[in-house]
Amino acid sequence: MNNVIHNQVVQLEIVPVAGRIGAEVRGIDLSEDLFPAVIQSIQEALLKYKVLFFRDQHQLDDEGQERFAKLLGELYAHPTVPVKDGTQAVLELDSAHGGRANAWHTDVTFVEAYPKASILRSVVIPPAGGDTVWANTAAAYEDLSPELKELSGSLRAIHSNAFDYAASAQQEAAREQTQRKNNAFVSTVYQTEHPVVRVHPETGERHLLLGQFVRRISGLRTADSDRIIDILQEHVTRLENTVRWRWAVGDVVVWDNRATQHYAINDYGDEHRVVRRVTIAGDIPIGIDGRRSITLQPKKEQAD
Ligand SMILES: O=C(O)CCC(=O)C(=O)O
Ligand SMILES: [Fe+2]
Repeated sequence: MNNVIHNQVVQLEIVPVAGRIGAEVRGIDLSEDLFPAVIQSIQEALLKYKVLFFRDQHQLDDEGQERFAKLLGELYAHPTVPVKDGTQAVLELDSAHGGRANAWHTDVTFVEAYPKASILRSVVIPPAGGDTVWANTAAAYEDLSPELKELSGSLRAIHSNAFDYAASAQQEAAREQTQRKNNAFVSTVYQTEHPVVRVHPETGERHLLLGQFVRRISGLRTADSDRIIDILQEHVTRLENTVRWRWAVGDVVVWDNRATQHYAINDYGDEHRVVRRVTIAGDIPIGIDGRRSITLQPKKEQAD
């Protein structure tokens, strides 16, 4: 009677990829109508492993990716970068147009309720290189000494999409492309204050919430702020806390954006690489002290 559901559930094979983060999910076609029990298994695995890898999802197109994403939550279109034509919420990252996310970050942390999950699909992958690395930000927090746990738990940080791209060490051509892309990226400037330690709303785990969009620690002078960010961020990116994925075309990766940072390795020169991302709406972070994140910019009355 319940054979089909039963089969879908038992065929889900979950194989850890690294010791502290990441698992490959086998025996599933994400373009199919997935039963609620299967979605639930995926969600549970996502909370446990924080990044899930699915190989050979060649049947999935943009629409299929959005359909699968909606099974995990509400679609969240990027606040400033236009969506890919003909889609509701697909963000395309094309290496030929500056789409190289080679800085450690959590997606869209410059807004208050940043996405809870991201779903990335590979479309063009270079013959070598272009791997992506994810880091477990709960393991990073747990590795801290009691003193650093206490300090980080008391701090808040300002995140923004406004960024001095001219200061980044890029070659001229790449810089021009990046500049064009970033004019769109900062068309509205966002600034949000988040706790440096976020309590995960589903697991209760504590996570360091930092990454590329952090501008400074609230209340500290720049030099002190920079050093403290460096110390904490170094714990996030320790190799022990990471998993690295060698992409093949048709791979789909889902990550818990409340529990991870990621970095797309830019080691493939002029080879072409295209990936497409859909993000799922998240909620407002809460710190250990119960304080929520707050939007500093745009001001509420300007927001509409
Ligand atoms: O290109 C990648 O592998 C990751 C890009 C990225 O940062 C993202 O999709 O959020
Ligand atoms: Fe990203």
